[in-house]
Amino acid sequence: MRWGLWTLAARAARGPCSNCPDRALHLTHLLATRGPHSFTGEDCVELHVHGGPAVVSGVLQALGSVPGLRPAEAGEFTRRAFAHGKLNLTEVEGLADLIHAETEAQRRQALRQLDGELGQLCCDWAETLTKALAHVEAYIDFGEDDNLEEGVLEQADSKVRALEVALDTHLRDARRGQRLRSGAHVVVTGPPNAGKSSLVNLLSRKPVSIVSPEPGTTRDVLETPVDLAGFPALLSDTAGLRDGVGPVEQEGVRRARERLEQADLIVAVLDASDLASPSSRNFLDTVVVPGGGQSSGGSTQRLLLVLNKSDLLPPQGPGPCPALPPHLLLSCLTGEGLDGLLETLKTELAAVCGDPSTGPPLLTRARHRHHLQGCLDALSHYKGAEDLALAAEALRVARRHLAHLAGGGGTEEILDVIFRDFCVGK
Ligand SMILES: Nc1nc2c(ncn2[C@@H]2O[C@H](COP(=O)(O)OP(=O)(O)OP(=O)(O)O)[C@@H](O)[C@H]2O)c(=O)[nH]1
Ligand SMILES: [Mg+2]
Repeated sequence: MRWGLWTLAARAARGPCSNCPDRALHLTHLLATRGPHSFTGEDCVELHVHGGPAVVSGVLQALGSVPGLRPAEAGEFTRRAFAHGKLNLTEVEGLADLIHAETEAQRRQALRQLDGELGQLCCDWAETLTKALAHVEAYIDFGEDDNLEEGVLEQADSKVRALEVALDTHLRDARRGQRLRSGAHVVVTGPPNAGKSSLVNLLSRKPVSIVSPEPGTTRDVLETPVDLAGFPALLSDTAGLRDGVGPVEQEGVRRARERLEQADLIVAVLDASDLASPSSRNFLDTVVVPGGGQSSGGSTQRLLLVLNKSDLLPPQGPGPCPALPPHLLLSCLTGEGLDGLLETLKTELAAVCGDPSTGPPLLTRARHRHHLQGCLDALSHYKGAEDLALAAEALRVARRHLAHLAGGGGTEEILDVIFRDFCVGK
């Protein structure tokens, strides 16, 4: 196979051949790397063919006589790199995230994971556990021996305690990393006709929702994925909140409230020229003032108050309005205030998703949380173990959980799920 590849390389380098009348090989560039310094660790030849399916099939036909040659499968190069120990599982996940990154923040986070930061951290933790386990096993084997260093078990205990604190801190990250990977839920709400749909269309730069002067235009929840100031978000437009309307709009209001519960960030929109109306007052009292606190699910929500239609205000501003929380002025009509809004959204979303440029590596997948939690649980068994053999076994279980994040440790099923996301080749 290796010689087959080099023959292929030579042939591709030579250019057109009789089997390839359309001179497709002129469109082929060759990249050859010797193992173990290649991406996969093996001798590699990559052919980069410029052209559509017809050109590619012409090239494949021309090279078809090379024994063992076939097109790479989706994720094959990465799978081979994994098999040769060039990448561990968290790095493979980072590569998959990089391929799918749609925003700058996702790209930076994926690069950090691909650089192996999370894997290295777990490696360090696993090493701590190996030392603690060595202490416990030494005590089991030589506990009676006078030569055994004093306080071995206390040393193991203090290592475990320090590790528990570190794991707990990571697990209390409010799932920022997972939000950064899959997008923060940003829900636009407000009384009818405040300009919610206008704002959603402005932020998503496409006509997602119908805009009309008639209050109660939006009924269903309309969601669209957007890049908001460099962060991934799932932006939801919702029905204007009001009581006492027909059954269809009431269902819309019910859905809007349900969606609000799931929001990571609520963007509350009011008509700046209509702050004294009952619907604005009611919205301020029931959503804005109690908001920015807890959703019923117990997670912390953030709230941003936007006073839209600033173009309708007199030059001196919205006028006296008691208990108006911090807010931004915006005009969806003229675009005035949009830059300030995007800047504030960036700060808010960095708080919701975590800033990928700073701080410790984020946990971007449920799998990461599962193993860190499993490790933490095993450490609590260590502390509660009635005898030393059980304590040592608990440490081994804890270490196995970390190995799933630090090294190979991945099962075929996990790999299959990840590789399904890969494009052909890489
Ligand atoms: N003058 C002015 N009009 C605006 C602005 N933003 C929206 N409008 C108008 O306000 C009306 C309502 O806008 P929508 O975006 O449909 O409001 P909404 O909050 O989605 O309304 P519902 O879906 O009915 O709850 C439309 O006629 C818009 O053109 C603005 O900044 N200035
Ligand atoms: Mg609307």
